[in-house]
Amino acid sequence: MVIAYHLVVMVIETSSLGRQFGKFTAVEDISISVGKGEVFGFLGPNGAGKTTTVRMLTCLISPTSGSASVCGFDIKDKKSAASIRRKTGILTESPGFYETLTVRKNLRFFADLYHVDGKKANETIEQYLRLFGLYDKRDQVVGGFSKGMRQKLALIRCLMHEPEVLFLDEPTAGLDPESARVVRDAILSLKKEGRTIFLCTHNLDEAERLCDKVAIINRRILYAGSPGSLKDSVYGRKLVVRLEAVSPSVYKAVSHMPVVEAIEKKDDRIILQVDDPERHSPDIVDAIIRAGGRIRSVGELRHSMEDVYIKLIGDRCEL
Ligand SMILES: Nc1ncnc2c1ncn2[C@@H]1O[C@H](COP(=O)(O)OP(=O)(O)OP(=O)(O)O)[C@@H](O)[C@H]1O
Repeated sequence: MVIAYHLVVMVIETSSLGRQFGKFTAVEDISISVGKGEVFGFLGPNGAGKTTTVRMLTCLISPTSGSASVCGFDIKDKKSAASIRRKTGILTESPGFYETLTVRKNLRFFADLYHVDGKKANETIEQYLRLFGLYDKRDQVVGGFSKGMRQKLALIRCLMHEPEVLFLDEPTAGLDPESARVVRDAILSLKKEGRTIFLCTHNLDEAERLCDKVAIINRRILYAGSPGSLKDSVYGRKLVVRLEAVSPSVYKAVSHMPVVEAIEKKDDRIILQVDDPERHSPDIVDAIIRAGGRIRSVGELRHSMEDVYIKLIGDRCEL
């Protein structure tokens, strides 16, 4: 017998990471792990501690508690900082450019800062200008660029030294839908190249579309896991059965079933909480028919990421 093991190499690992500013605790007890090639969504309201966490992971500030490693380097070890910077690229919220220089000259300037060899720099610049749809603008000065074009340029800038890990802070904020899509597609292309992406975002739809895993933070981690299991863990899974009419006998028949954890009646629908809808729905349908119910449709109740996020953040604020 051949047993196949799928080993995921962890690129970012943190254990009870925290940061105080004086007496103020910005983040505490952050324990997460991000595998190679994953897109990891870091979600949280304003002031939740996302940027503080990214700044610790990129060695811009040191933690006041806990530990973390990036690409195998300990962020607290002063000798690691240069290696971590070489292996990571960071897109900040307000990247600056030389307004009177062309796209190519700006990018060459940043490539030089990373000591990227001239020929390699030109190849990388061309590759990413094409990927982001900016190749035709390569000899234009940045001064006249729109916000969307600047954001794409900023992403290219942090790719100049071909980092293994990218920390992206709100990469699509303020972009029109078309530009946001180009940036999102580019993020997926970078993932396909095997790069690991740590994505801070407020855009829940974006997180759901792009991320393999998400963590919701509000000073502490409120949830970490896949976007799909996040919804299940907050709301449980729910089956919606629409009938011609919900009679007392149908209601009674399903409410007595051991697999039904909770039941709710809304007009011509019954909403049932069950741990495994795929497995239990045939028995539930049988029970309804035996009780004389006439079914119009059966489906699973879907919550949006936004519902889940608001509920999680709201519940924790009330504590
Ligand atoms: N250097 C600092 N000194 C004091 N407090 C700070 C410092 N940096 C951040 N903070 C505080 O730490 C908390 C977390 O800030 P942080 O910037 O990490 O949040 P964020 O989740 O990135 O927010 P946003 O989504 O608005 O960018 C905030 O209350 C902020 O005011």
